[in-house]
Amino acid sequence: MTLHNKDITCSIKIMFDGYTELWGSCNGLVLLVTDRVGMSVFNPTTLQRVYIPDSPLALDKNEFGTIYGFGYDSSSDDYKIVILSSYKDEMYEIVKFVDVYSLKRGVWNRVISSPYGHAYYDLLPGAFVNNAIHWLNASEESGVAIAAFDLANEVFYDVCGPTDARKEVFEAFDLVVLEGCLCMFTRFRATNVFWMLNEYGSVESWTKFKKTCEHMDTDESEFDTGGTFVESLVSPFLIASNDRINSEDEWPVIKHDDFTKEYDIPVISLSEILQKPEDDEMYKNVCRIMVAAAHKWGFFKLVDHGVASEIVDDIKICLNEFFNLSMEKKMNGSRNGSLPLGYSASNLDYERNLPWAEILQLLQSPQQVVEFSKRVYGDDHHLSLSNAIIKYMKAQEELGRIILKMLAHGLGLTSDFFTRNLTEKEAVMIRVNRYPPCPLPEKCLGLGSHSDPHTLTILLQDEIGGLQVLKDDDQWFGIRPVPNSFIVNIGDTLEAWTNGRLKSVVHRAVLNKESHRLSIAYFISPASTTVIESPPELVDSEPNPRKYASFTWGEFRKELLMQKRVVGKTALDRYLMYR
Ligand SMILES: O=C(O)CCC(=O)C(=O)O
Ligand SMILES: [Fe+2]
Repeated sequence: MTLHNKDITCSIKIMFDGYTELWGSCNGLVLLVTDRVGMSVFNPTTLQRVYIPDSPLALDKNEFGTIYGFGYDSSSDDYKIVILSSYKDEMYEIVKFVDVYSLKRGVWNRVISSPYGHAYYDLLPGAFVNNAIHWLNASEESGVAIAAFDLANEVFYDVCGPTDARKEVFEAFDLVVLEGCLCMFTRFRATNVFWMLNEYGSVESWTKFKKTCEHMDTDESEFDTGGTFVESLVSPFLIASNDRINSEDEWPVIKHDDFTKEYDIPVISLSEILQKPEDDEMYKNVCRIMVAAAHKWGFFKLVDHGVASEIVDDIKICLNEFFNLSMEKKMNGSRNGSLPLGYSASNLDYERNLPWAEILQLLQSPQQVVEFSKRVYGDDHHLSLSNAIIKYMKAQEELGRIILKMLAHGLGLTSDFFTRNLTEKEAVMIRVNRYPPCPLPEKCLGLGSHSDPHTLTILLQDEIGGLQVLKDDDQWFGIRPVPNSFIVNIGDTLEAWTNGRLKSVVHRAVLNKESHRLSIAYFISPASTTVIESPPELVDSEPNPRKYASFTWGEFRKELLMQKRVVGKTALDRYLMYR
């Protein structure tokens, strides 16, 4: 079967119903999932297609970490679809379950859940060989590289990986089938690295080989979505190369360093008011200006903010040092049982999945910061990074309180209206985004269009530029970097809390070809039990009726954690009372 044949290519294209993804292949059949008609098994040779009813049990692939697998069970002469659903609960623990569809019987069944830490960052379809579907196991503790699901007995079992590759398996590899053998594959620049299990069941038969591919170097042809999709029908791992391109309506028209002359967000200086009492006229005036900026733009730049430049310089230096470490060292700081957040990246070469960024997330917990830093640098050398982060978070916490008090004051509320709820340190977190240079910045995004769900964000961006904000829901504009400033933006929770007086505005991070860009977002949230309900001062029956039903920050966060990617400001819309 050649899928490069023009006629077949055409027919296949005609058969696609909207955005189509390939989620498994076996015996020349492919499992397709399209946004319009859902799941189907497709025979590219005969162009026949069988539609599969949605599982009543599995979680939606667009919102959750859901992995698919497709295979043939020779013992019952039946094709089966396996869906691994998962979500993170409030404690960031992964909850998962497994559902199996029998094409012969036309039914979905839930089976015993998987004991493995599946590589959810990857979300590649399982690899079918030897009557079983295989996925990479991402939990380092077990030492088992591959989780296999036996289609006959519908149970999981271990497949040991190559002993000498064990350290690299996590995150760096994809699992594919090559010449009928299970194969771990990764690409480092133009070199493809393969580990092939020549004899199923024999650990010794893992064999490593490399292949350098001219055409796979990072040139633009690799990003051409037209052809690669059809190619991906025969080589499942190629489909991932399309994932890093955002859909066309998201492509950034404005470059990272394009800043309009006409407008930018307001700049607010705290120089005159940091030591002033609340009844001082100057203080009151700046509070009003801040509320007006947060109302109109949802964003402002803060200068003369009182945070020592050494603290800011120090964290930038330490974080850049961290991101410049080898991937192996950085991965020592990735999520595990005692570190619920930590470092994550798409893969070794940053080439596979969106977002086009390396991300470090840490809660405002000195113990966790130290744990992370020790795992990366060891017990004796962790102090410069951990101290820099702890000091920065402390300074941001103080600044956050100042801003939230000013906003409360400017809104006519008691000045501790928001800050009295900041009692849970671990509700607050830092997210460091390091965007590598991207060969195709006009089609990819560092961070897609989103609003911040928290109460308030204090963002530090370096001098490169790339933060863009959506004005009046339809016009993007770039935020010009200003030395020694922070960008402050209102989160969804604060918009609801203030009955829409302060706006949470959609923004995104665009990429560039030349430079790495660093941004550090400090997200402030109240205790999880805090009820987000606008106070009577901000609600009138006319003209400002209550806009949002009340919710707790804990509830809102839980919903967010269950969604894979929230585009725009959809999360808050759920609580809108009048649409
Ligand atoms: O990198 C940026 O400028 C934006 C970061 C951001 O919006 C976020 O982390 O939520
Ligand atoms: Fe953001």
